[in-house]
Amino acid sequence: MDSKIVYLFAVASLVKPGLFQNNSETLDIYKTAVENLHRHMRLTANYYTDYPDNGQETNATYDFIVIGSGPSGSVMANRLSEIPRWKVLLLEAGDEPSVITEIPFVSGALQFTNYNWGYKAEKQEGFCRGCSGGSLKWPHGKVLGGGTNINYMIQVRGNRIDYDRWAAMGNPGWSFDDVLPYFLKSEDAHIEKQDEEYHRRGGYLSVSDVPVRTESVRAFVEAAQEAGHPYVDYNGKSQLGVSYVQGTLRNGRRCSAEKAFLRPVRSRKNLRILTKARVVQILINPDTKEAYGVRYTRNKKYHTAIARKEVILSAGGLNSPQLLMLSGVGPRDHLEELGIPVVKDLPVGQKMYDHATFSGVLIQVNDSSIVFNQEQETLNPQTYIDFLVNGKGTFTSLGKYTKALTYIKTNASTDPDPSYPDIELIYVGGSLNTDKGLIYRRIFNVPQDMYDVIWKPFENKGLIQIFPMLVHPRSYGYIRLKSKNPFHWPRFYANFLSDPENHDVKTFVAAVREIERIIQSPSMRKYGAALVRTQIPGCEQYDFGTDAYWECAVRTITGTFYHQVATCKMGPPEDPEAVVDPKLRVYGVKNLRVVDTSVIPLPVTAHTTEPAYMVGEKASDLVKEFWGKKRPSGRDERRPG
Ligand SMILES: Cc1cc2nc3c(=O)[nH]c(=O)nc-3n(C[C@H](O)[C@H](O)[C@H](O)COP(=O)(O)OP(=O)(O)OC[C@H]3O[C@@H](n4cnc5c(N)ncnc54)[C@H](O)[C@@H]3O)c2cc1C
Repeated sequence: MDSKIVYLFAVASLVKPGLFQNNSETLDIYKTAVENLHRHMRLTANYYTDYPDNGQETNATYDFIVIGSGPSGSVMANRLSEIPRWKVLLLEAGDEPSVITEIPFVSGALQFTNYNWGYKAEKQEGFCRGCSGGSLKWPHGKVLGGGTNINYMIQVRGNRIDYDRWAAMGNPGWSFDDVLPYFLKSEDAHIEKQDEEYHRRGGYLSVSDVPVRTESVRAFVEAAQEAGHPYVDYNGKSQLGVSYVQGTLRNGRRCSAEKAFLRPVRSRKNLRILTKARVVQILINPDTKEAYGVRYTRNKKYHTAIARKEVILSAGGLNSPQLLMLSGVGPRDHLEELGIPVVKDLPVGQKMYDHATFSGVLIQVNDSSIVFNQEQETLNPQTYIDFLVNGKGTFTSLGKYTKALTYIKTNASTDPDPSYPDIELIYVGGSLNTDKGLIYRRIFNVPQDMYDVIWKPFENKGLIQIFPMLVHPRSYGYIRLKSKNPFHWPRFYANFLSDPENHDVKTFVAAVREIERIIQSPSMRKYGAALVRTQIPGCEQYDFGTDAYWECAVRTITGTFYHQVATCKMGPPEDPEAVVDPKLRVYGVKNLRVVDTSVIPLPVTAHTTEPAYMVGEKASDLVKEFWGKKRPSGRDERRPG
């Protein structure tokens, strides 16, 4: 039975035929268990998705067409259809989510399903030198709810300074004080230690503490405080410090954008939601430069839908720039080179930030019982009862491990503001070897031979990982179309660790030093916590622990947390990098807005889902204002149940 238990959940595919891409005979023994789990969840749930396949009519007319149902697009579809006279169409390329997506524990396995576009970044020098195939995987949600149905549900808003800087860049209305009401508008918070004035109850999106904590996570949270990092509500007054993670969970299950914002309103007469509907072009009149509809494929046929008022592009940080370029909005040279008629020359996809990480900080402890034990937990019937009946226990843990976040300002930071972190430390109560290298090794693209050297010797021993996430990278990449065929993947150039001052690498090294310091605190020292000193293959020429060693290590097993932003950057007219104005309207094209993470102008001190919800909430008010339908503030539909 061993570690292949991980696949128990990956066989979610069996619930929807063809979902899982890498089916394998070894999965069969888990089939019955999963089916039972699925059946039970159906029985105990109030409702499940089942969006009617209500066909499509060519040339049907709507007031608004929303492309993409991620957190931003789902909010847009919901809020715009609050106006009964507005007809809204939401088009989503992916399928409905299976109920299996509700189990937080299986998040990682969902990357191996058709709910993931399956992108990879281009191979480049300077990072990921030791990754399988030499490149990064860039999973991206392709399912109703977008990324929120495959992500790890870590809920972070970001730092006040992030948003104040957006405003200072010439984006009025986007300072922290301006956007806080929109964070609050969505929220239904159930957090034990929270700064009250920064949270509320009653919104569509449930946020809660994770109802399971391992002893090792508790030890780490104590140790961080002993090392001088105060316990904080990182979504509250101050972000610098340590905290148990807050997750987008409802009763211990995933609360996706689909569950929060679409399911409760899917029967509105003026809202039509079509899944498996892939937009291939935004229709823009080349003379008037007005967007007037979209062309999409569904059931192997092409269709057209017309928008009387606006097209809202919410296809996410990678697909929104792709669609704009396919529709003639992008860098002139690039479009001409591909034979795409240029509607508007704009720097689409020219800048792309992401949050890099590094999977090489391993900590050994002398008591394996404090570390998450996958086999023991997943073979224990109580684990299933806890989850199914009580919404508690192991299966509620985000992406399998219980986590804590610590925001630190390392001594590599040159930022003048003392309260602005440059690193987030993600503490996971296990390691890439917790599942014997089956899922998370593949997610972080670590080759088997490297796994065998670094992780395998510690299987069934106490091993913990801390992932440092570089929150304000100086390096940035870009996106190019491969061709004008909408079904070809774009080319993604991540350019990680490429800034001329090598500041990004120096920040990672400083983060490792801080981790070393924290684990020396009494609460971790009592478990003999110490860095694993096995040299990472490819870095043997450096003495372990030197700056040069860590630089090599970071460049060898580089990873990412999939937070691509700025590909359709928001900025004032004088900003040469701007694609949309501060009201998210595409420059030079009428009736077209971009509303998703791609408009975020600078990387945030956050994971990007919560900012995406906020962007959707704010944008829907901007649209209502523009069309004279702004609702009085504070009026909000509560989610049912
Ligand atoms: C594996 C993974 C883990 C993550 N973990 C976290 C986390 O723990 N916490 C966090 O805050 N963030 C996390 N993120 C990031 C987060 O999920 C994204 O930033 C967020 O979902 C982006 O929201 P969005 O609205 O911009 O678009 P997306 O969520 O990307 O949604 C865009 C939608 O548009 C659809 N679409 C794209 N092209 C077309 C087209 N041509 N026609 C029709 N539909 C189209 C897509 O299928 C998708 O459903 C994670 C992301 C991934 C991939």
